[in-house]
Amino acid sequence: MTRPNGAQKRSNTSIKDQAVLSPQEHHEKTDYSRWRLRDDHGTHTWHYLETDEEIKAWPQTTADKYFLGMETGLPNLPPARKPLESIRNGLSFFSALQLEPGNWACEYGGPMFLLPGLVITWYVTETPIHEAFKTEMKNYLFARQHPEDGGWGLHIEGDSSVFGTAMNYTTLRLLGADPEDPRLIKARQTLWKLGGALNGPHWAKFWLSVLGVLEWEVVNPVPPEIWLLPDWVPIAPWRWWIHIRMVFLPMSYIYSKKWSYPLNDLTRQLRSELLTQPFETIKFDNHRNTISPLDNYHPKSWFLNVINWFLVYVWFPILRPASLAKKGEDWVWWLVRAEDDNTSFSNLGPVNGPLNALVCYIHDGPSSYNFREHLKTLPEFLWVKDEGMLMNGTNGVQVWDTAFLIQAVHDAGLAEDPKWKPMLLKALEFLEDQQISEECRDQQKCYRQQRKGAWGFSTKKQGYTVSDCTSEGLKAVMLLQNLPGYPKLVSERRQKDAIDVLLTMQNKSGGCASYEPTRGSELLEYLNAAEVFGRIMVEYDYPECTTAVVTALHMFSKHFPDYRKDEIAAFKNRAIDYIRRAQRPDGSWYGSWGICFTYAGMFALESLACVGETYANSERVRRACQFFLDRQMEDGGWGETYRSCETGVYCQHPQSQVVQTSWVVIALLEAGYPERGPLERALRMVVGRQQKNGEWKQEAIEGVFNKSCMISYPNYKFIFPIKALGMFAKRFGDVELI
Ligand SMILES: CC(C)=CCC[C@@H](C)[C@H]1CC[C@@]2(C)C3=C(CC[C@]12C)[C@@]1(C)CC[C@H](O)C(C)(C)[C@@H]1CC3
Repeated sequence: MTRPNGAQKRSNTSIKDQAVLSPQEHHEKTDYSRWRLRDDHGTHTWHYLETDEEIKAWPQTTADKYFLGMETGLPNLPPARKPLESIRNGLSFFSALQLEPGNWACEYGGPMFLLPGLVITWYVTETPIHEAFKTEMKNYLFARQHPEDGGWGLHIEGDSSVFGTAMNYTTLRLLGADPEDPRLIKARQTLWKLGGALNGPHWAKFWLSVLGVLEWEVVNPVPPEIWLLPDWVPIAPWRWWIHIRMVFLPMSYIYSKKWSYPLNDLTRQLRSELLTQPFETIKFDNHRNTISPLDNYHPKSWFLNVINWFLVYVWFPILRPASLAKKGEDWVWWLVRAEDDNTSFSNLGPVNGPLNALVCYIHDGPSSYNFREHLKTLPEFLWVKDEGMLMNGTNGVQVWDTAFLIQAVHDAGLAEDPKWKPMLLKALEFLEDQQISEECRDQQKCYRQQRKGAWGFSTKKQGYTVSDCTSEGLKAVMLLQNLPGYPKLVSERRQKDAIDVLLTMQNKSGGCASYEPTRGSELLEYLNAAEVFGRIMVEYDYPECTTAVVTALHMFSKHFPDYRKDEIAAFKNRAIDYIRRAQRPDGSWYGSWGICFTYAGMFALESLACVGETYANSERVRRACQFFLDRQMEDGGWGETYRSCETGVYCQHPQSQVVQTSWVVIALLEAGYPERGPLERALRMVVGRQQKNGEWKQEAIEGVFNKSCMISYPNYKFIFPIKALGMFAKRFGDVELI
């Protein structure tokens, strides 16, 4: 697996100069004992150490080794028979993964369309890539190539698609893979069978046009002038879901400029590798709407097709005044800069990060301050694991996983145990450090939600409030700070600031969305141009987010009964009503951020429990429990595949899953389900899967977004079994399970 020390040389040459490497190179691995994760106030970056002095000065930690899939040396523990023994073993392993600032981290992979955007951005801006990064990125892409057909899907478990295959093939080539490598030949064959890059979705066509491999005529329009629409217009972009508007913002600038990288030998070759007919014979505007059925999860509406037709054949060539184009571009540029400033160049996510970087490059040039700052923050999305280097779905999971771990240990009744107190104290210090303390620059002008007092999903630096991240962060803080022996690090005022933010987040329906309350009609889905995702245009109500907010308000009002009392009570009532309405006739709830019914059911039943609605007194809760009981598997576990998210119908996984089983156990315990039997059988399976050193191994992917794309939450396999076992022991005692 490793190369001799020092054999990996640093390279500062542009990736352009190394387009073709020898076939042997493809099997290279870096020396894994040289990788280190730095965590600076939650900001993660991976480093490859060059010299022996560096290695001595910066030893590899247990967490580094675990992330890299190396032997951690953590000891075998006495076998667990009872819930609390299993929790202790789990915590003894998981506590060794806590990082210096107090947070947990992990790979946050799954989506297979992120790394291509970054590598294309680096390539077209002629940014040198560290040799070790290149090697491991190639390794990851090869490791995730589907063995049967050589392609890639939208996400790691998804079937091969044009988006996945064209983008990752291109990425491998930009990173120096040889087109005659048998794995690339196989990928090409699959891509051609699927119709080649012309059958890709909008975002594939966009990136390949930036790279200069396709012509801009193949890209459906993204006019910057849409940002000039007055706010009252029902389709104005400030109403869109924030991820879509922050992606279409920089995209519109680049589209308007029709900026492309000049053709070179490699991109010329890519034209023949990615296309099924000679480039010169293609009439690109005829292919704006061609798309393989495998990519077409959400077909474009006829309405959008008409608008696109008008934009392509009338607006852009005939009507568009140059002054309006300029005004649109200028305003978009202003908004891009505001986003960069408000996130210290971290940006909202892994798609708009590279796009904003490219906008700064185009607008300000390669040596500009803005572009250079982007180059510093882009690596914060990267992660190294045993399979190689990937791009995470966010710049980390810091606040989210840390808040959940605190709650799990608390719910297991172990927060005052001297053994775990130092760990929890550090976790609390981390959350204190990560609470957002100021509003954005030009908050109104850039349509940002109130955020002072909030927590985000990853870091304070990224700076976006999320309804449930603020809630889970606040709950974790309140749980610890109200125990004897924990300092009050987050003051009363700051807890109230968090509540003030939460109180801005409710929709008219009573439910809560993710980053902002819903600002536009669901009809905006008729303008969904991305093809590969569903439900992306506006915010929706989510049982998960709503529950987090309700339970945070509930806990807060126990400690501060007078603060905004009536508003909190009204908020709670309306939210619980929404949860009740969102239940399906079969007793389940559809989950949008975890797979799928098992995830949402856990939250919804927690909501109902917090207003005293349980198995004993509610037909609704009994129906929800029955839904789960009907699906318990032979071995006592539950298992649901990601197809549930795509189809909206519960899809049975052939294997039970530790994480989903824990979710259901938590759900049934929240519901006050009276019988011990099904819970015991479930937890027996969970404890049976625990390894001798206390860890649980990775199973199927846990998370989802936009209905079609899955994403990994590797720490869930620690957090949720601990919580489920702890809640069970509290209720039924620390009984022998095995
Ligand atoms: C289509 C685009 C722009 C893709 C980039 C990926 C992002 C959209 C995804 C990656 C991680 C992601 C699923 C996330 C969320 C939203 C969408 C994200 C950011 C949120 C914050 C929504 C609310 C959820 O309850 C929860 C907090 C779990 C997630 C966390 C990750």
